[in-house]
Amino acid sequence: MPPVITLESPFARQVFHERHAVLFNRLKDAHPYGPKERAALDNLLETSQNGTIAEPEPAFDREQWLAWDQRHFGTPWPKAPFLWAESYFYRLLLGAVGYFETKVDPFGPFKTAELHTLNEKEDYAWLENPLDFDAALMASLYGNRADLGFQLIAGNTEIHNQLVADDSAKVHDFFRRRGPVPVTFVLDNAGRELLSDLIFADHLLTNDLATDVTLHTKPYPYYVSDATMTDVSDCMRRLKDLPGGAGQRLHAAAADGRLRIRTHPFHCAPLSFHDMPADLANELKSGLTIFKGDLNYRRLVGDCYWDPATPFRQTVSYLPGPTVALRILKSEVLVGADNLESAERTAGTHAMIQMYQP
Ligand SMILES: O=P(O)(O)OC[C@H]1O[C@](O)(CO)[C@@H](O)[C@@H]1O
Repeated sequence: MPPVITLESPFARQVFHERHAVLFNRLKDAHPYGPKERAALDNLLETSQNGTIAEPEPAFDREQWLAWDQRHFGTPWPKAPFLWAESYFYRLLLGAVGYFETKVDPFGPFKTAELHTLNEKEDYAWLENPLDFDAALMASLYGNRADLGFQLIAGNTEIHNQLVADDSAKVHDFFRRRGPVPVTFVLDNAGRELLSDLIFADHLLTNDLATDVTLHTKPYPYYVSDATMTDVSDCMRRLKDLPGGAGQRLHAAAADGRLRIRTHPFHCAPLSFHDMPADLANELKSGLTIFKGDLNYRRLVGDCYWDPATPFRQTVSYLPGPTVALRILKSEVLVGADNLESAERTAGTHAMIQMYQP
């Protein structure tokens, strides 16, 4: 593996020093946190910028995190791998606000606001006519722009995303030749992104390209807007308000077992999918698995300074079955594409569709 991206990278440093500070102010505005939670958040912000990585507090997942340690506990935060550190940061954030006792999603108000500010008639008029395969695939890809964590810095600026790798024809061809097959989505963000993933899932089911669809969520709130099971329920309800009938069809698919929702503790692990346990790998080996978003991409190929010319298949050949990555670039890792400057890799202005078939 090439050198791992660490918190010494200027981009990762900006995430820890600027984005996290903005996020914590929003959390404090959105919730009636008392002195204990506020002090814990302040302490986490300060320590994660300059301090030493401490073991997690006694909690249901302490043993799990000790197993995922990889000898980072007791070392300085600024030297830690970006992926490991950012994942542990979000786990500590949940502890700081008492999530494991209250089960109140700290990011819930942002997710709810997003779902309720979208306008079903204006924003989703494109659903009034049936979608073709490419439109449904692209909706799922570009849904990844709608990431609340990313918007903390990028704002809501209109961005034109340029495809730097485009295996969409291969994906379409796979379905034409092999469909209908079981399809698994390893989801990324709730809200608009999840709505467009559900629209793609509905397209696959109604056009006999998928026998069934399984949605893998995060087991708990993570990376600001990552989808949990609760978010899937909320989005499924919201989808029923949108034109086109996907919400009603997916509800029926859930009722007859063609749409399933699953989670796995490893979806919150600070490690790449190279280390995924056998039971999860087993779930991803039949049909086609679609990994959504930037974080899943970092975990898929390894959060390293790859030579961008490295073929995608070389980085994911450990995977048990056909796989597609749909990603808006929001971090530095890049394979299977022409080189891009660091700023271009992190601005959310470029996108990729990559496919691997063993
Ligand atoms: O929601 P996505 O597409 O996974 O993007 C999350 C990305 O945002 C960041 O947290 C900050 O850019 C990245 O580290 C992470 O990969």
